[in-house]
Amino acid sequence: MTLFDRAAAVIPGGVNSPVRAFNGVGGDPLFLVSASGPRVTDSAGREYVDLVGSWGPALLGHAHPEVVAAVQEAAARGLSFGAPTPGEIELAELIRERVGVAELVRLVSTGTEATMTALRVARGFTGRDLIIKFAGHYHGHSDGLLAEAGSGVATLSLPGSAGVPAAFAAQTIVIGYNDLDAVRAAFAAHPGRIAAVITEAAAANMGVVAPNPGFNAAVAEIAHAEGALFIADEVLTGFRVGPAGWWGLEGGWTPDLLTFGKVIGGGLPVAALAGRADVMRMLAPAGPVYQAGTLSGNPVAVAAGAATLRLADGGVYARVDAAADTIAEAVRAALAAEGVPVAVQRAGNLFSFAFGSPGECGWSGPGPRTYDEVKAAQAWRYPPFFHAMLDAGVNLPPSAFEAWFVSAAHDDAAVEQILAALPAAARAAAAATPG
Ligand SMILES: Cc1ncc(COP(=O)(O)O)c(C=O)c1O
Ligand SMILES: N[C@H](C=O)CCC(=O)O
Repeated sequence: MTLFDRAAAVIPGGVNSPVRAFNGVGGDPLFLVSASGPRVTDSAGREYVDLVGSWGPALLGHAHPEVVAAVQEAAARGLSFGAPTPGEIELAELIRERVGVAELVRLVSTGTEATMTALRVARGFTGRDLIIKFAGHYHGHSDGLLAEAGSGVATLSLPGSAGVPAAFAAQTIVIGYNDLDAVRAAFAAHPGRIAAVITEAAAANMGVVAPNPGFNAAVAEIAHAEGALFIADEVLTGFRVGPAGWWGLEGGWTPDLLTFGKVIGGGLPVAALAGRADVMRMLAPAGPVYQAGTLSGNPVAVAAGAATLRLADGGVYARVDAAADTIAEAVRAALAAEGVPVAVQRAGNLFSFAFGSPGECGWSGPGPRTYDEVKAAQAWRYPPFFHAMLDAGVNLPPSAFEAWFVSAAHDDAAVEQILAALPAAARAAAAATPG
């Protein structure tokens, strides 16, 4: 009996989060037993260069010794107190130091909780019910945010999720990404009823699709003019694409609320809701919007997050950016050498690949700019590409809808191994046929 058979007998679908299954590429998922630096090791003892990075948290690479030491020290002092701790203040201060608009910070355990709470706060603050989200964006799995969501929902080709009451879904207006006219039209159609617009600061759950220049600023301006809040979901981009996330990298817009996760937990479960002090003071016990968590601000988890942020200096971002540039360009060149049309989708050091060309796929830019355009890509070329890379010891995200995550630990040896695997993978992509 394989580990996957054993898992499937006791865990629905054999995984504890759908994106881990290989539904988008075929085959059985790897079962990992350890990870260090840029590499992971599976249950058969085989080592892979890793470009999943725990889906984002592993900015420094896996099991950075100083992060592990911080976790061990914190664990030795106690695993959980259910009371305020100095460590959670430190993490909140580190977040605010880097992202000035994060005037107040509430720590939670998952990105899902952060975005779910952001919507509740926005509704409490504005006294309105409706929310705008963009098709293809993923904000976790709370009821109101699963419609036309990216990530695993996109990989499984689901329009949303069963189990969401129609009345809840009706509170979410889903519109096309990078479409300002659609934002204006939604506000015009529902005057005085929209509490907030939530957007991935740069979309990275339908593959990577950066916002058009000025898009975030214009959405924030429209929302504010209409008395609504602008919520920037930086769970994935925050502290990854730069020291102050996409907000710091792009500049020119002011969110009322931001959500963070992934990197701020350094591999342990920490996420956060942050933003304007007057809006954040809606949260209980300061205000009337209830939110709570037995393990919120867990002392071991915040120690991992604070250690990670302290270590994430300019040198770290320079290394991640350089490795991302090298790998993205090498993939493009390898595919071009085999005559495979591809668009390299970038948002800072995040990247993914959309197979096809504007002519073949009807893209409005050099690559897809909306979820509909993403879905028009030649995604059928990804599974053989993925498996050829895996065979050569490179662990890619098992879905064309996910970003590739590089770390500061991706040294020359790791990058060389990726580059060496590319020619065969490009040949496999070239030989692929639809269906
Ligand atoms: C942009 C974004 N928001 C929210 C989430 C939800 O975070 P979590 O998986 O920690 O619930 C994710 C990833 O899962 C994400 O990428
Ligand atoms: N794309 C997701 C988040 O960014 C991947 C994490 C998950 O849902 O397991």
